[in-house]
Amino acid sequence: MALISLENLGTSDFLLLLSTVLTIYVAQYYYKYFTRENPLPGPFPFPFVGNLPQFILQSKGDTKEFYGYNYKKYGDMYEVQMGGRDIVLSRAEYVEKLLTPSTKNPHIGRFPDSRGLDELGVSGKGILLNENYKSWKYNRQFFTQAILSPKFTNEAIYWTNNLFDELEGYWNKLFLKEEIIKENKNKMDFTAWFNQYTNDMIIKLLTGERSYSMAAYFDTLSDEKADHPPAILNDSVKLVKALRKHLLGFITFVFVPPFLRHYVPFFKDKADDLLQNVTYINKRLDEIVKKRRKEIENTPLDKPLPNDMLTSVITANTPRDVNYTKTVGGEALNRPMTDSEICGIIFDGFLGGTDTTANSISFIVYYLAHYPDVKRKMVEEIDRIFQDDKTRPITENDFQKLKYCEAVIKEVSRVFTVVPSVVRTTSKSDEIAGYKWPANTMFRINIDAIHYKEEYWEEPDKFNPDRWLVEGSDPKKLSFLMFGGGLRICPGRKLAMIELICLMALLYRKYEIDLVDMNAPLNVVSGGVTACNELLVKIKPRN
Ligand code: HEM
Repeated sequence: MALISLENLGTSDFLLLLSTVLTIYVAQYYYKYFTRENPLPGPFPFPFVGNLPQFILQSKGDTKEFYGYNYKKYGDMYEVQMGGRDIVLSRAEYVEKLLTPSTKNPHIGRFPDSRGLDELGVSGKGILLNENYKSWKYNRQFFTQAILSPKFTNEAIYWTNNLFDELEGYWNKLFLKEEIIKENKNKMDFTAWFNQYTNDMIIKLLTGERSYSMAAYFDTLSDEKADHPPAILNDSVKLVKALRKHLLGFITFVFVPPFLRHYVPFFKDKADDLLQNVTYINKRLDEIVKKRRKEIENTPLDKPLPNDMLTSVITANTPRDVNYTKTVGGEALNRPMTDSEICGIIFDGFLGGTDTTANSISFIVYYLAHYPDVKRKMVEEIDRIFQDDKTRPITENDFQKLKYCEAVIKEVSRVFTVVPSVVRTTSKSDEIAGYKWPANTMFRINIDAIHYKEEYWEEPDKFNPDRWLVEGSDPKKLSFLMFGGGLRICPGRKLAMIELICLMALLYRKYEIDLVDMNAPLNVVSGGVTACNELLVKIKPRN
């Protein structure tokens, strides 16, 4: 009956019905908004799209800009509507409960609604977006154990050196010949090179497989081609592009409502493309895992195995693992990982470990160029350690001694952090920042703002690496969040520091690096990470 009467509706009846439905929806939307629990200041939201209009029109779709602008306007605690209610906290004291590094902390989830991530096939897998506590804990222990082992540290230092040699080979051909320098053509996009470098690095360290994105990038710039078959280069480029697409796009499955993803062409095409993309990545990873399993099975027990993460996690809790009984706590966790679990953590290692490191080194180079005194001090430290030797590989001992380099990294990360905010969702009702919140409330920890608070930092606007070297002046608890905090703190932080410190020494002991345009601001775009679009530098050997 109801269907028959709907069919008989004329245009004006239909419009009337539609406007009634819309009016009811809008009335209900604003009723809910004005009667919400703990109303906080924030930009005025619109039905269906929340604060998306302000995000796109005012802040040009840039998260650093958006949350920074609203912080200046609304202060330490405000709310925005981005796919749901998003409570933004900009004080260390406010985030203490969310970042307690205790297994008793119940608020370790990131997003309140994981249906989109289920659809994308990534929820309950890996580490980064895993909302299932038991599975996250299991995966994270294997990841941490592999990445923190001494043999992994050696491997990381070895490959930082080795891939830098390869990089220099390309630079020698493209930028460092005498005539090129004389003609002032020794200019390059530093960020582009280090995006390729960190890709090749992380793929090697995590899987043991070589990837050739630096070589492929060299081929795009040079008539002379790199010494690798095109099929191998294409394979590398395809995987790296797919990972990047996933990193930039997964958020579509968090913030874009299912209706738009399923039925509205623009969003549907994007969602379908991302689904195909994730299927491709999983298939490639599965091939890599299965191949390594076979290789391990065919290696006699008394023969050593490679030191990459994949080998460690395949053998963990198996008779090949010397620490068998000590490895993972708790009976349910004391079993080897399945192929699908392994793919999940390797996938997240790729995502977490490439852009973050590549952007950090770009920001470091930018700040060093703008602060010549800091650069001089850093170069003095490097020269003290390496004397005149500009080619010997960097060792772990050197890495431990480069304290000023470490201070520079921390200071750059304080003033221009790569991850501008992290999120947590409450799993049960709790008091946070002085208010009682229901379960499933999402909080955004505004790292950008916390890193500039006068109460935590002396002269916060001053770029001053020395602040990190004053004895007994550790930053106030939770005021420095370069790697996030609490149970979900970045598990790749040691690797990140190894890579960054070694790269600074490798670069500055041998080369002079200047910005092409000293007046240009950092060219960045901010989503989940603040990424450098381009950093043009001039490079030449030091006198
Ligand atoms: C300078 C480099 C890096 C920076 C600034 C960085 C920063 C971060 C931040 C802020 C988080 C979120 C932590 C939180 O929610 O509290 C994170 C998580 C993560 N990072 Fe990193 N990271 C870097 C390098 C790496 C590397 C090299 C790897 C891996 C090889 C890695 C793997 C991960 C993973 C797997 C997570 C998810 C942890 C979880 O959800 O439990 N990161 N990182």
